Amino acid sequence: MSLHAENVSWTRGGSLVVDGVTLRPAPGDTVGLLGPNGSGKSSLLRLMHGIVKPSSGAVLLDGEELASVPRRRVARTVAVVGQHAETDTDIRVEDVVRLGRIPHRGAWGGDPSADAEAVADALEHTGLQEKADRLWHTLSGGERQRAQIARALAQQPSELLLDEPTNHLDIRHQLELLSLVTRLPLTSVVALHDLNLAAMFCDQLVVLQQGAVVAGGAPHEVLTPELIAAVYEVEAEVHHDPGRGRVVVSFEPTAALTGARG
Ligand SMILES: Nc1ncnc2c1ncn2[C@@H]1O[C@H](COP(=O)(O)OP(=O)(O)OP(=O)(O)O)[C@@H](O)[C@H]1O
Repeated sequence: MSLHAENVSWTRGGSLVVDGVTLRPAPGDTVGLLGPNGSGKSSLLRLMHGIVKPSSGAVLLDGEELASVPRRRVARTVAVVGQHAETDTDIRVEDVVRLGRIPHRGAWGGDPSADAEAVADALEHTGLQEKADRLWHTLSGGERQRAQIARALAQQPSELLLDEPTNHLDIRHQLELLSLVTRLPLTSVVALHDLNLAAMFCDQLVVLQQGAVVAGGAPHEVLTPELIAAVYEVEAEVHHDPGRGRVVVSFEPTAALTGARG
């Protein structure tokens, strides 16, 4: 299975939100989508899920234009974890996770044992077994986020799109969640703000600025002080940690950012 964006652009309110982006994740890779607020990460993920249609270019699922693929097939193949894990109805965690099985139901219902197994596996992978009976409104922000990940896993997709999946999680759960995503036999595209998490867990990085790709490649190729200064307008030091085989980024608040007078 493959989910590719081919020279995709998306215009909204007269401005180019996504500008000619090509993204072809290799099967099994975790691709980090970086870029400052408003650079188009969520919009690109929405295009890749087919929630919005490109103004030009195409998103291809196994070479077929996404818009012409039946939604049920898209839903069996592509799972999404959005930024805002909210639901109005107060349902149990296990029922939230079971929603991931809907695309697998045929006209005569699903396979109850396959459904039960997928739900149990998803709860276990996300460490939510003990909370399976809890009501949604009683969950913390991080637990809700993990429940959304569990729902996506229960879907048993081959492609996973995640929009800042760690934004409500404490550091342990951030590390656990991204380790899980990278371990799964899935192709994942994950929008992230934390450059060190991106360096730690992603095989490839793509950096967006004003909707366009300004850098792409392995983390050590992409995360340079020059790129970080150009895109995020901050000073950063980038150290190569040969022991861990990755780069580590550190920041200093500069006078220009803090408003301090020299
Ligand atoms: N439906 C829409 N209508 C008009 N403008 C939009 C729409 N969706 C997104 N935009 C604009 O497109 C730009 C990119 O937004 P997007 O949410 O994709 O960025 P992002 O990189 O995910 O940002 P963040 O890091 O803050 O989540 C923003 O300026 C946003 O206001």
